[in-house]
Amino acid sequence: MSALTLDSLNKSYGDLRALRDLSMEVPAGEIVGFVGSNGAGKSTAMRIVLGVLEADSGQVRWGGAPVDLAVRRRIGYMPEERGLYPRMKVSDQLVYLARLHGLDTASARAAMEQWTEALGIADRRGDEILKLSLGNQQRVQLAAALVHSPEILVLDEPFSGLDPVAVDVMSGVLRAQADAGVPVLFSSHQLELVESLCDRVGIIKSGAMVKFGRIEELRRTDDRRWVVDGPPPQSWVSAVPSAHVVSTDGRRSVVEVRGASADTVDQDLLRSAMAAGPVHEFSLLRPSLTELYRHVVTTDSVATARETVSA
Ligand SMILES: Nc1ncnc2c1ncn2[C@@H]1O[C@H](COP(=O)(O)OP(=O)(O)OP(=O)(O)O)[C@@H](O)[C@H]1O
Repeated sequence: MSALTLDSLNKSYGDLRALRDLSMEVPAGEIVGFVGSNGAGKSTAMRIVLGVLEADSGQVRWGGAPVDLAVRRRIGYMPEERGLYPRMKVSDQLVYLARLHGLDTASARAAMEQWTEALGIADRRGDEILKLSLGNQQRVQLAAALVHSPEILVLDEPFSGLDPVAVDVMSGVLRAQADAGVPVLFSSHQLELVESLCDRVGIIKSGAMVKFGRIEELRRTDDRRWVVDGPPPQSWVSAVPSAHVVSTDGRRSVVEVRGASADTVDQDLLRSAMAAGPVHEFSLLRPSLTELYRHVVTTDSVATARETVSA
C-alpha cells in the first residue's frame, strides 16, 4: 500500500530550528491528524510536502519515491493562509484552479459542480469569494483542494472556524476521500475531532515528533485504570497485586493497577470486586487524546526550539 512519508525533515529559519528530524507516515486510505502548539512546526512540515518550502535535510516520498513536481501537482492542498482570489466568483475560481491542474473545460466545470454540491455551497456559485462568510470561504477552499481529484490531501487547519454542520460536512468528505484510497494529512487544534476522525495522530513539539501512532495505541498506558461501581474498594482491592484506589465515593471508584501488562488483570480485579458484593459497572478508563496531548506537551522534553544552529 502506498504511503506519504516524511523522513527526518529538518528546517531552520535563521537560528530558529522549526523542524528537528521530523518523520511520519500517512498510509493511503488513512486520515492522520497533526497536532501541536502554535508555532510547533505543522505548517512548515506541510509546506515542505507541497514543495513551497525546501527542507534543509530529509526527504518526502510517495510510494517510496521522492516527491517530484509531477506528484506535487496531484496533491490537494489547503494552505493556512487561504489562497483564493477575493473578487472572483466561486464557480470561476474553481474552474480556473481545475484548469490549472490540467482538466479540460468541461471536466473542470463538472468537478466544480460536483464539489460545490457536495460541500453545500452550490447556491453560492455566482457569488464573489469576499461576499461569503468565513466558513463558506473555507468550504470553497476545500473544493479548490479537491477539484483536480488529488491522490494525496494535505490540509492546514481545515476545521478552524467551522460551525458544527460544516464540521460534519468536512469530516464526511475527508472520510470518503480516505475510503477511496487517498492519504489525508490535516492539522488541527480540535483534539476531540481529531480523536473521532483520525486513524493515526502525530503530536509535534518544538519541531520534533514526540508521539506518532494509532490513537488506540497511544491511549494505552502501562498503569491502567478502571471505573468500578460496586462494593467499597477497601474491602477487595488489596487482593490484587499492584492495585490501589485512586478515588472513591464509597461505591463508585477509580482503581489503578501499576504496570498492568497481564491480560488477566481485569479479570482478577472483577473477580475480587464481585466476591465482595454486586458490581454494577466495570470499565477501563483510558486517557483521551486531549489528556494525552496535555501530558506530552507539558512533560516530554525536547531541547529548546530557539537555539543556535551550527554552520
Ligand atoms: N517564514 C518564516 N520565517 C521565520 N520564522 C518562521 C517562518 N515561518 C514559520 N516560522 C517560525 O517557525 C516556527 C514553526 O511555525 P509553523 O507555522 O510551522 O507552526 P505551526 O505548528 O503551524 O503553528 P500554528 O498552530 O500557530 O499554525 C514558529 O516559531 C514560527 O514563528
